[in-house]
Amino acid sequence: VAMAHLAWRLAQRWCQSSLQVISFPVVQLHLNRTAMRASQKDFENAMNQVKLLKKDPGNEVKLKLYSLYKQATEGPCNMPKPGVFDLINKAKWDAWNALGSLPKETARQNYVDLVSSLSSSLESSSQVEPGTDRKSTGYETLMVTSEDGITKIMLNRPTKKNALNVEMYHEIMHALKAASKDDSAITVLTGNGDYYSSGNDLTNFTDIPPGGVEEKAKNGAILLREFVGCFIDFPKPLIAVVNGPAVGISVTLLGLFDAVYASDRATFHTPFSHLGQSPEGCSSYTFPKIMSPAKATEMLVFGKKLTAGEACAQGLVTEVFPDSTFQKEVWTRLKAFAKLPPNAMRISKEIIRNREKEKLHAVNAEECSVLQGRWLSDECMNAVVNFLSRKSKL
Ligand SMILES: CCCC/C=C/CC(=O)SCCNC(=O)CCNC(=O)[C@H](O)C(C)(C)COP(=O)(O)OP(=O)(O)OC[C@H]1O[C@@H](n2cnc3c(N)ncnc32)[C@H](O)[C@@H]1OP(=O)(O)O
Repeated sequence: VAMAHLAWRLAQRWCQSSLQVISFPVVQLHLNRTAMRASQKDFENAMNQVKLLKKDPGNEVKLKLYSLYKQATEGPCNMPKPGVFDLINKAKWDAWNALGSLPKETARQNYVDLVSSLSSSLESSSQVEPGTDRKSTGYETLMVTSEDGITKIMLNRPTKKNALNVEMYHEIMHALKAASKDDSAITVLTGNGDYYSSGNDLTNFTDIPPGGVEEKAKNGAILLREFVGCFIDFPKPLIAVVNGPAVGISVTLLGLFDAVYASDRATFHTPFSHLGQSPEGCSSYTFPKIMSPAKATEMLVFGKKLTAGEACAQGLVTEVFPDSTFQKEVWTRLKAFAKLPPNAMRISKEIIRNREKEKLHAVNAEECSVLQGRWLSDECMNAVVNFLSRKSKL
């Protein structure tokens, strides 16, 4: 028995050491290959992986990724140097230019390595809210699902408090157009994370096109008019599920929803004067009608922040729920609404909305035109610079 045991242990040790000898060079060979050259496929995979990162890796890393991407795809920096006041483009130019004549292949490899290190250190967005099939949405800034007769459009930039960047404006318009044609009975807008939305992404102001700030303001007004127009024209019952604080345009738009349900954690803030701006989302018309001109002035002109209870008392919010039971209670109610005959709901909404539609479009056009001017004002520019420098974005 002892001899057999010894033979067995020797055989085990031989196997282990042989495996080490055999496997080591194989792994080493593999590592050498990948360390030498990342394929175009690896590069594309890395680019896709970047889009899935849920946590923002920070400006420094983003600049590094940008510069390596440009170097890998275009070679050494070939852009004219941006002006000193074009801060964002200047930072990008500096980062790219600093790579000098680094070969494209090396830049590609460095990009792949950097993304790989980020993916392992940062949580990836494959861990999205349970029950959501991300692949089926195809959106970068939203999660859109459709079940139980409800299309849910969820703002999905929780690390930025669901601030609306330009891409998100476009994606919301796209999602609303799709929802207006799908077979759901009602559509819901809500936010992922602790905020409903912090309003317009103030970094939208930093990406200045070649035509300068005037062109930027003009494009902003065109985008805003089209965006708000989608809410005015939306044909089905549109419900806001306000899961947390709401700021700016995410508040003003509520006047165009058919019902607004809020958690008691939600607040409603339109700090337009503080930002040197003026009301949008048709709020200059809807708010005085909903809550009286004086109450609307307190919010839209003096920037008074309302609690959910106050917003409900003033008619902006339909009903408030305790945060602990908010999701359960609201979705139970919405599922019941969604079982009602969809055509009847659509026609009833049409009757209510049609009387106001022309007026709302006119108000929208006027608000956008006034805002276009405001965006060029010193008051607005100073407020945006203050926010961005507080957050070290400049
Ligand atoms: C083209 C159409 C234009 C339509 C115009 C609409 C007008 C408006 O909507 S005006 C309202 C604009 N919004 C604001 O003024 C809100 C600005 N944000 C804040 O005051 C605060 O961030 C907050 C009170 C919402 C939250 O403060 P808190 O201390 O809890 O969190 P932060 O650390 O500040 O935020 C986390 C993260 O998110 C970024 N962020 C939040 N809101 C915005 C925003 N509106 N624009 C850009 N970025 C935003 C913030 O910078 C932080 O990012 P980092 O982690 O990278 O620092």
